[in-house]
Amino acid sequence: MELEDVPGVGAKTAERLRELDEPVETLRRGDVAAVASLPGISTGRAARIVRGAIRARHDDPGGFLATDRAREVSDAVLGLLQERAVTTHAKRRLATLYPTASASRIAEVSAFAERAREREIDPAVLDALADVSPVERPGDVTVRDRCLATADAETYREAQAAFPELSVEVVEDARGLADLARGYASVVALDEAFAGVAVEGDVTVDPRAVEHPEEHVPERTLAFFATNRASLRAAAAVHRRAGVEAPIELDTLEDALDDLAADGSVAGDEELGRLSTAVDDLDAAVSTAESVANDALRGAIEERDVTIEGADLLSLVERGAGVDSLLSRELADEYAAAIGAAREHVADALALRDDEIEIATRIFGDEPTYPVERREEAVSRLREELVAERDRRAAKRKRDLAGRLADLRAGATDLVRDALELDVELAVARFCEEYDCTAAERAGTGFEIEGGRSPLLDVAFDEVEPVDYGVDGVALLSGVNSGGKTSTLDLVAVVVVLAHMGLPVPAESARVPAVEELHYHAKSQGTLDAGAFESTLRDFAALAGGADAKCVLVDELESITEPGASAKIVAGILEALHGAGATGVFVSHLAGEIRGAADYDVDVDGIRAVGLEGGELVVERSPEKDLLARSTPELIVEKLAGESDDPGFYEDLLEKFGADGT
Ligand SMILES: Nc1ncnc2c1ncn2[C@@H]1O[C@H](COP(=O)(O)OP(=O)(O)OP(=O)(O)O)[C@@H](O)[C@H]1O
Repeated sequence: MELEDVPGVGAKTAERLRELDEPVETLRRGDVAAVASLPGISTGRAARIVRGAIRARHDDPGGFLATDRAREVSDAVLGLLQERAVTTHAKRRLATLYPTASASRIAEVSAFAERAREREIDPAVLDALADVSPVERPGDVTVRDRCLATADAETYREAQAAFPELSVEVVEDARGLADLARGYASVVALDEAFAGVAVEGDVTVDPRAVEHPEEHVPERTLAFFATNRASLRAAAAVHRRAGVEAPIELDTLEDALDDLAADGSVAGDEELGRLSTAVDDLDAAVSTAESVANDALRGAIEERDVTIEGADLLSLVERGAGVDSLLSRELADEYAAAIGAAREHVADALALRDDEIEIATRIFGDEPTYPVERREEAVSRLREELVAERDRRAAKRKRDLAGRLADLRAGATDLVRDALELDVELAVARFCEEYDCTAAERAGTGFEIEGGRSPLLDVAFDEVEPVDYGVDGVALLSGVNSGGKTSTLDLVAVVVVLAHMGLPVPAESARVPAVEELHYHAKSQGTLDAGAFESTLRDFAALAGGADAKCVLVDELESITEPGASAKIVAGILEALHGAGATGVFVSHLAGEIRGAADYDVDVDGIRAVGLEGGELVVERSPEKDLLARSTPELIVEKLAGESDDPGFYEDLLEKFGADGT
């Protein structure tokens, strides 16, 4: 399939889609989230594009939902499915389910739904899913202490493309390489010609570096895992909890993730932690050590009476010598103790190793001075040593960890994808369980629903009374006000929509016709003006004339114009649909008149009121075949006739109801 073959995808959108790693595969998978991640493509548009791709794959012309109300019902059903998904990704994926006439698409979704229904619904899995989100690309990584070097222009271009994280330098010869090695902690030479060239510094030669860039940029692998750490952990938890097979060894992944900090550095390495802290705390530790020594020395001097011989005093004054010599003579021991304490402080505070202590010792000299001062060059030397050791260790640990993680990358992506897919399946499983669904049969004309319960009703689902209803061809449905006629149409629409999505339906059993279009006309809000009336008539003319198999549900069409005219118009529409072999239900309060005006024997079904209880109608929700149900006014007149001491007036009225059959 070419991207441009997808309905709604023009050259510009196709170009956008090509920014995805595998655009065609992404569309095939129905990955709305991936499509929506592209700049300028909204979630709604992404869902339409993916649906378009599905349609292209199934050669499906679309257009199943032929009216606003049909679309509303479909959206409402989808909303109920989406409510049961935990992740945004799954909600978006569910938006690719749509009713269709394509048998192959319906079969595809049915197979998926069957698998989904086998999933066990475990709240702990749903909890774990909350932290799973699609794998993201890490932000741009820049590595400054490493560079690549080549003398060749072509290699230079290749390396720039393969290593966006590193700078690539052009060098003429070994001298150029040596210059680079002074400026960077490590240099990778890309030309065979540099093999064997002796250059000081961390220089390696790897002419095949572009073939395995991750080895030279472990940061790339680490950034991927650091960015997706939370989601990967959650996806692993989902797999564990759900007991589903994972595409990678979960322990291995989790152990490796334990060693990775959120910023992509290596975590949990004590030695690296020690070195990093030592570098950070070096200045502070040396300052404190100075204070330690000076405080000790000041104390010692203050406590001491110094006797000085005249000759010495003269020598001091004449030579302008400092008191240092006096210090060394009089307080040599105290000085040694103070310096010892300072050195010990540095070693302890920074947790230095023996070889580092050796360098640290030189920070404070043995020659007595007061006040005691650090030797800056010794401090710098120690800092360089610690920084070099820290960087060496970090680089090695990074390489090791990246090596462990690199092999897990493809599996990790699949792990997250599988967890998200499980969310889609669990949403379908929950929908089916919570609405007691069964697979519907699509065959014949007319429909047969047993124990159907509409999830769109305004009452709690467990209070919905199951409805049995079936029609052959096109029937009229009569019934008292608020008897449940509209709700019955909704139920039929829900069942037809779900069955054509390929999903189970909320009924004990159901057969619906395989149709190409669902036309559901909601009750109009009152008499239409001439223009609107004309266009409604045109719609029905087109509907009655088309050759496609249809399901037509119409709620009280009579209210569009005067009752007398309405009955004739509806009768005419019924005749045309009957002739076209359509399946349909027309709810009407004028069922008697319509039947009278039609030129064939129209089936009239009725929702029967079994009585009035405390002013409330008690109805039998399942329509009865071949019943012209009595209207609410008739029921009230009948009730009054029964209750009145002088029922004459009411009985006359009742006779009139009987006379015109309504
Ligand atoms: N199967 C059912 N189970 C429980 N309650 C129902 C059922 N069907 C309908 N109802 C309740 O009855 C109310 C009225 O239903 P509905 O609007 O379908 O009646 P109607 O016959 O179309 O009314 P009208 O003639 O006024 O258009 C619903 O809002 C709902 O509360």
